[in-house]
Amino acid sequence: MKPIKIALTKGRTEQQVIPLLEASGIDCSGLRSKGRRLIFDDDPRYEIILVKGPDVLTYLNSGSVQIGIVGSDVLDEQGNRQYAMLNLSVGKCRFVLASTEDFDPQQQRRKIIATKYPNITKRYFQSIGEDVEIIKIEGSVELAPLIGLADAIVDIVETGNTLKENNLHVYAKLQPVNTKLVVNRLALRQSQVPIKSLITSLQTADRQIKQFEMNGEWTR
Ligand SMILES: Nc1ncnc2c1ncn2[C@@H]1O[C@H](COP(=O)(O)OP(=O)(O)OP(=O)(O)O)[C@@H](O)[C@H]1O
Ligand SMILES: O=P(O)(O)OC[C@H]1O[C@H](OP(=O)(O)OP(=O)(O)O)[C@H](O)[C@@H]1O
Repeated sequence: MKPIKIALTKGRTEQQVIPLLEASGIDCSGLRSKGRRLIFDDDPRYEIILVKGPDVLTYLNSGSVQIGIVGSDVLDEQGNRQYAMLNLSVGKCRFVLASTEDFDPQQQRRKIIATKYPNITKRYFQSIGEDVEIIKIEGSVELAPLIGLADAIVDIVETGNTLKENNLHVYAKLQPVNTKLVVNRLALRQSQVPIKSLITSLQTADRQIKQFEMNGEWTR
């Protein structure tokens, strides 16, 4: 049988998902010592490719991979056309509106908001009936209100350390973020048994890891 192809978001998601894949019985030895390699087939049932988050859906939509593992931030930003089959308990964080202490959320002047996520930002401000100017930047978003590029930012917060260390404050909490497993619809029809079996074992591993984090012990 041909291996199931999985596009895994490299970076944080990859690091958080490897223990889950391993707990599901998938050999990740190559991923653990990957160097500059991008394709991993240590487990003959799967071919795992490492891609940037926004590219996961490009591979998935084209049918070149059957499964994607990606943050809900990326799916929400791009407009998810796939079924999100499984919510994983990793990659948990939240979108917030943040700025400096002197920011006035009621200011009369049209606000300038910097973000890596213009669509999510646009939808948020539309939902509260406010028209803002959005500037898309690629990273170190916290700099924007400090350097005078924007009045505020919409960005992801996990521990809050980045905001704290840059003297920024949260003015509104937006939607939560977590890692999701998404499946190409056609692939699900064509390879239902192996895909469902992968989902079931990942779901079990995810529950066990969550339980372990909550109780400090494994439940089997
Ligand atoms: N601070 C964070 N804590 C937890 N999860 C995060 C955090 N920042 C991002 N994420 C999640 O991890 C995914 C990958 O983030 P990562 O920072 O590795 O890549 P990125 O945002 O594309 O940055 P880069 O351009 O540096 O690769 C994001 O899509 C999001 O779902
Ligand atoms: O609340 P914290 O735990 O501090 O995490 C939040 C930070 O993590 C992400 O940035 P990332 O590390 O991906 O860097 P980037 O600026 O290149 O996007 C996010 O954009 C915040 O800057």
